[in-house]
Amino acid sequence: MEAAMNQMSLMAGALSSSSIDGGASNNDNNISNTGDGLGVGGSAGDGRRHINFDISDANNENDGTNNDPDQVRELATTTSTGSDYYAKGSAEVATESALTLAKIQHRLRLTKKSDRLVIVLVGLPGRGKSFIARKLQNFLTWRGSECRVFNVGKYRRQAADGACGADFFDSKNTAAAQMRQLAASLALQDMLRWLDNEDNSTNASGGGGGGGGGRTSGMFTTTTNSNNNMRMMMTLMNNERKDRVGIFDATNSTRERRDWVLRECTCRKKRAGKPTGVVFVESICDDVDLLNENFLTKVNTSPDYIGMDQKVAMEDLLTRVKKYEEAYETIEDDTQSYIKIYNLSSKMLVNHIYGRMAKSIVPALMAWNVGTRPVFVCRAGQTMNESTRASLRCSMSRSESLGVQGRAFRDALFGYMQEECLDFINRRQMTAFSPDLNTGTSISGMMNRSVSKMNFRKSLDGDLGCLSTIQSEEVEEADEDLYVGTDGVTPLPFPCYIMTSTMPRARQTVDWEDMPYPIQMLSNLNPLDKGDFTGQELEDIAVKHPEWYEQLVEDPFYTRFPGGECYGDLTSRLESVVVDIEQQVGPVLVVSHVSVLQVLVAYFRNTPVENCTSIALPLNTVLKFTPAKGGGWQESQIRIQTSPSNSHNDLSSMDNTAADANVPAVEEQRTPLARTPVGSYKKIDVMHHAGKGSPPEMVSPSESLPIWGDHAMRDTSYRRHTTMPVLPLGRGAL
Ligand SMILES: Nc1ncnc2c1ncn2[C@@H]1O[C@H](COP(=O)(O)OP(=O)(O)O)[C@@H](O)[C@H]1O
Ligand SMILES: O=P(O)(O)OC[C@H]1O[C@@](CO)(OP(=O)(O)O)[C@@H](O)[C@@H]1O
Repeated sequence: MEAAMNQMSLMAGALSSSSIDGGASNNDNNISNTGDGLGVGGSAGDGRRHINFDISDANNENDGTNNDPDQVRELATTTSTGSDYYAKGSAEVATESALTLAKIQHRLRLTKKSDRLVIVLVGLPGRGKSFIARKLQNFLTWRGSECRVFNVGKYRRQAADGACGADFFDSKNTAAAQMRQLAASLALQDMLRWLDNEDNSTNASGGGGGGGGGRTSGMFTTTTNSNNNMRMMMTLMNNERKDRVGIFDATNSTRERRDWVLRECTCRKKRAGKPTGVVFVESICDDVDLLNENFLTKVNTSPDYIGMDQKVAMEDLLTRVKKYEEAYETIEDDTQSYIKIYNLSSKMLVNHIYGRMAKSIVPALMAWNVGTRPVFVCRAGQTMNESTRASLRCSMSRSESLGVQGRAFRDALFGYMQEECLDFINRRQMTAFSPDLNTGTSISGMMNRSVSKMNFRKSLDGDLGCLSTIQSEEVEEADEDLYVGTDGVTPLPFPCYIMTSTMPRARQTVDWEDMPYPIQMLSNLNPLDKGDFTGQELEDIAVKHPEWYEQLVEDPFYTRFPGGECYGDLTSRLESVVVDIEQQVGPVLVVSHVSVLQVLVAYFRNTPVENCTSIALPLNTVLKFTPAKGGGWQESQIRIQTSPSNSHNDLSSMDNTAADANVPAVEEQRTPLARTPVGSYKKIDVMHHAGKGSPPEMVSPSESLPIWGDHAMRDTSYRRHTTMPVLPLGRGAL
């Protein structure tokens, strides 16, 4: 430290002496007494640029310095001497020294592409390890890996024949320690066997979390026709191609244990030809309130405490945690790849993390939170109805605007969203200020404008006077902005993070006039790019390009449209959207199109994305996903009855045909709906779905044929059957 200080003062000395004897003419400080103020010198022969200081300037007081802030600012922004370096860096071709080469080699070793990855969770009990494991499994399965969680606790309960008391977790209890090691060892063996594809069971034996990546799971197994058999084979082949990620869920709380896991996974001798990457993810939490809440959750949900009195169970868990704390060693070996997550990702430390971990998993880990905000997704409103389109004999254009039905849906959607979002905010506000801190999480949320600050204060000082005010100020201030429109002035009736594609019909579906919502228009949310086949009907493609069509039927997920995309490509571009949705702590609305929503819904349903082409998405329906405690999502579907006559729409008196004829290249008829169209919607058929896997019946396809496409007019929940036997779909399926 002292040496560094000395060095700094030496440098300062050198600098000041150079400015004092700045009169000396050298190539770095060419000082000229030109009388026209500080100016930029010309280019020196050596390529460097020089500044000419005018030492006659009064501000300089003849000491070569300049105290005029305006001049300094102007110079700083206009002179190019040295500033090119900061703007662009050196233009010289980069060179590699032996040192940088060695560093890169090290990085390469850790980036090496291996088809197998092991993520080892680390942390004391109640730190969210299993929560993180489940989120990881869902995310990685969705984005195309086979992923399975191996929870050592399950093996331990098998080995110990049931639940174990706190003493079992004492590191000095040698018999128990042996049993714990046995459980870990069995789980690890199973994980490695599964990673090496030597385990053909569909569930992780004994300890695995099962998972969306089941090898023969999904709709394809139940069908009998040859197309479907072919597709089943394609699915199996695709699964064979997939990389595998095993998640080892235990406390892994000592260095010895972690080193053992690392050795077992990477031992060159034992695992020759099976390269496996290992990354540790340690969850650290010292927020006492949060921990209390987590422990309560554990006591209420862990199989170890079933049927036990809550108080007794809590005491046992706290003693168990203490035993673990006595032996706990945080990760310190910087030669290993690891990520440390502190207090709900409020801080993260990332060490030797490259490749897909850096690209996908780190952003996802940063985004996940335990907030309870709902996510709403729906298709853009209708442009023109099918009979109109048929009579006009025109195909769908991407730039079409909303028709009468679409505008009615837009208005109805506003009413629905307002009710939902305000209801959410009201409930969260009550939780944030509830005296029972155990009922929710301590994550900051938004305040509801509809309940005034004064009422809050009153409730805090009055009935709920004993409350901790930890959140009050933070909650209010952090989210104030969410209630103000993009113009910075107009108050918004409810807070919502809105994302749409760049298609006019999607943007117009949330075009609630006079309500300047900050809307994220993202091309990532645009429909599947059908390349050369854009605008063509599936029947026509089948006739004109039978070979390509057959391939599509066989492998709907990976067959790429000529010059366009396949669903696999679409999934890649939706990864950042998923992360963006996950990181929100307030309500989110996504307005997009069938193909995109199929992929997104697969994520929320925790089903393999390859099967998403069979997900039906009816028009005028909102799919609402609410976070479940364990990290998954509960689904409900709300069909919204729209009524054009309710929509304050100046076109509402026109008949559908006339209004819907307002198609491509015609600008949308703007409708003055400034007045909140509350009540202009009616919920019908609200379907709830709590588990994972199969969706609510309403949109569950009655057969296992895929549904492709984004045809705006086609309501895919009511597919019509064509008389053409080779076609899985009717007209308009694309
Ligand atoms: N990053 C985190 N830090 C702290 N707590 C978390 C985190 N993520 C989730 N939680 C919460 O921790 C609680 C306990 O989660 P669990 O996964 O059972 O813990 P563990 O497996 O570490 O014993 C859950 O209620 C969850 O909401
Ligand atoms: O083998 P270690 O690293 O102790 O970790 C596994 C243990 O993790 C524990 C720690 O409490 O948690 P959990 O069941 O919640 O996943 C025990 O069930 C389990 O025996």
